[in-house]
Amino acid sequence: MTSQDELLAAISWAAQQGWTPATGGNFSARMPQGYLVTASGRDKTRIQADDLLLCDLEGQVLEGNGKPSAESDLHAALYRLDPTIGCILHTHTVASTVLSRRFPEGIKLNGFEMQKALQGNHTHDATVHLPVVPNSQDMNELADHVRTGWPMPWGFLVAGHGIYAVGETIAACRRHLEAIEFLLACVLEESRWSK
Ligand SMILES: CSC[C@@H](O)[C@@H](O)C(=O)COP(=O)(O)O
Ligand SMILES: [Zn+2]
Repeated sequence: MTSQDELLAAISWAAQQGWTPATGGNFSARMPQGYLVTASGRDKTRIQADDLLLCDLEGQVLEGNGKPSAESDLHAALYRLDPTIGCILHTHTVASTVLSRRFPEGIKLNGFEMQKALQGNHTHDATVHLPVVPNSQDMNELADHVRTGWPMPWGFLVAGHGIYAVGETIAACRRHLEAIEFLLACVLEESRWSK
């Protein structure tokens, strides 16, 4: 499978989970020339090859039609920041939106077996910190927030916005995204216990 096909499959999968409401979310994979990224405003449940644009690492479009994602410059900044990142998957989910507003200082996870799906974790018996950065419509400002907290090997949440999962490969990034979403759903569910 080509990287383009693997990225399209990852986008369709995320959309099928209901994680890209109202055209929310953007997705990219590193390529030899830069990165392949979703065009802005596309319905991710109907994503096709011509919804992807090839950009260089400065975010300039090399190939494709339409406007790159409004957050394409954040993807570019991440690929420049960390050469080990091969894929970035960004979704808008209820759990990530709500919990990143509730815990702007970050979310602590402890005791979940699923923590082991996050690169570098080998036990449930450890505390994992999921960073939250403040939201901004200015991608330079958002990238500055991210640089301040780096390294964040599985990604981060943007407050009131969603998840940015990263990974060395598209498969690792998918695993990180699914694990983060699962863990956040657990934290949200547990928050009902004390009511
Ligand atoms: C539909 S609101 C979401 C957008 O503001 C943005 O955060 C987003 O994720 C999608 O923007 P896009 O330009 O389509 O990549
Ligand atoms: Zn978004």
